[in-house]
Amino acid sequence: MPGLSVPFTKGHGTENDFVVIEDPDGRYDLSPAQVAAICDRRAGIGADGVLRVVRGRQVPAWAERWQGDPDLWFMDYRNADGSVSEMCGNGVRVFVRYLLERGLATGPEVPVGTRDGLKPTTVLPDGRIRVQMGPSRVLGRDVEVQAELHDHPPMVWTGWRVDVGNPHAVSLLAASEADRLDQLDLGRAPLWRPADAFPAGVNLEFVRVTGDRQIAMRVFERGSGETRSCGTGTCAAAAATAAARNLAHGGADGPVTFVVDVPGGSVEVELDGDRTALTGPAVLVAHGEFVLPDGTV
Ligand SMILES: N[C@@H](CCC[C@H](N)C(=O)O)C(=O)O
Repeated sequence: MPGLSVPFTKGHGTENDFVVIEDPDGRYDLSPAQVAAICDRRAGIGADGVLRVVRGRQVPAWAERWQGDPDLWFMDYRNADGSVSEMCGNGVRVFVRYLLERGLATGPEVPVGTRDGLKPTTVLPDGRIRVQMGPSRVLGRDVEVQAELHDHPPMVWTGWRVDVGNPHAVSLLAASEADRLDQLDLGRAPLWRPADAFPAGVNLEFVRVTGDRQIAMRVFERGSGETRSCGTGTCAAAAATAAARNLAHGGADGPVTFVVDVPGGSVEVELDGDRTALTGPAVLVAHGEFVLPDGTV
């Protein structure tokens, strides 16, 4: 239906930015091309991704799950190129902020359905939102990541594979290469080996240790390119850093919390055995209407 006007909201979490589209009844089955057109920073609204706000009962894969809670909202997340991902940590916080500001949910506890399962969230007294992300599974340190640098030859790191519902490869920079984080040219996609390590693609994080429980991270996201933050990426980065240091967490060891600084701000990641909690800001910055590109339902 060309020419359809669709209300939207623009928001971000540590400058990982999203176009939010409220679609309770599942009217907008956005094609990849439409999502890419919306996210285009010159010809569209511009964003790292789209968050479609749809009732859980409208999502076939959630037919079983919404029954206990007919008000459950599902986050249909898409990357800027229109591809689908299982999970978006910054997106969930923006999604919750949207639900609250529109009166579609009441806090402080707001559960959100995602392709990676139900994510409990809590709005904290200081306004930040804490998301129970589930496990950050460190799968091994067995891939190579090659990235371009400005004014330097490319570098290769051995990467940690981490599953946060979506796939990540984390490169931990040695203290002697700390400067390289700023020198990375993430305008060009990093490469990984073996080529079949991530059949569905991967998000690539580069991490410098800046304190006992503090790290700095840059990211090249699957489907979106370099972004100024990636919530699941910060969880992966914290989990890989803890694994590299043999830092036990969970059970009698208690939780370990990292501050993760990204170009767009800072978040906190708490690792506690199989649980990962991501805490950070989420803001809405604009409301408007766009004309849905051709090819809509
Ligand atoms: N920015 C997100 C992650 C979005 C999905 C990712 N690009 C993927 O394809 O898995 C975050 O905040 O987690």
